[in-house]
Amino acid sequence: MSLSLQMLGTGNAFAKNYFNNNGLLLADDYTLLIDCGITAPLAMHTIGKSFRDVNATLITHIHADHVGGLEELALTLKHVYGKTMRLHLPETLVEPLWNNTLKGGLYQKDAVASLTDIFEVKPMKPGITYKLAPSLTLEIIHTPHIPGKDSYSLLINNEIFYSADMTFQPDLLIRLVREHGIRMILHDCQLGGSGVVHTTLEELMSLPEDVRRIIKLMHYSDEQPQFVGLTGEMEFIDQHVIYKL
Ligand SMILES: Nc1ccn([C@@H]2O[C@@H]3COP(=O)(O)O[C@H]3[C@H]2O)c(=O)n1
Ligand SMILES: [Zn+2]
Ligand SMILES: [Zn+2]
Repeated sequence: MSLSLQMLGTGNAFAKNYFNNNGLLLADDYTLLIDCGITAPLAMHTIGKSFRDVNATLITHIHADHVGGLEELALTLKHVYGKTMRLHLPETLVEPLWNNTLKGGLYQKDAVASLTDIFEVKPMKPGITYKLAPSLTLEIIHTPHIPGKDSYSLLINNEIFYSADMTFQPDLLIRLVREHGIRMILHDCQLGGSGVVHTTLEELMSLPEDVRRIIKLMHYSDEQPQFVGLTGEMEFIDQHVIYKL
């Protein structure tokens, strides 16, 4: 079994030197796109891949750096390739993703009136393990981000935690490592300021050493080069590099 991750981008919502924090999870010959932000179509083009190469897409929450590329993805697949993308997403996001984000661009009278008319929708509930492919299972965990906006982190194969955008949750992280045996944490990382809607580097640095040791940092600002070497045991992941997980 082979599991790898290639981030399309590792930048935060306002980064200009990095694409949006979206990733390709490669489980043997199966490819899952984790989030599809505004920059995802260009990032895919940059690494020489097409949305046709993706078996399914998963959405963590509704911010443009995570869903802004879905209109282009859906329209390209439908009108250029005659295909439909399988879309895994928390059930609470199905209605707002259509009504608040995608309807404006994708609605077509008598043809496309809901998310299910343009995607193969697979709603998910927290606490249930979903088998997406022979060597890939996924569970969603509701994690805090913006008040009133649902956001969900991921448990991959019951051994890797992939954070959505989230505020600092030390108890969850410590429990995942010490009780659940998680062996890797991919975490969003705000390099400066206070962690109002994201987790800051300073907060992650305050975690115990056994937790820090397995953390990889993503979703960072353009200031990232100034912080290389200043993150303790935690390493930044770079966009487009394929990491064996
Ligand atoms: N209350 C909020 C809401 C949003 N934001 C910024 O907007 C960005 C949206 O994408 P993100 O990646 O979640 O990061 C958010 C904050 O930078 C913020 O800083 N404070
Ligand atoms: Zn984001
Ligand atoms: Zn967000």
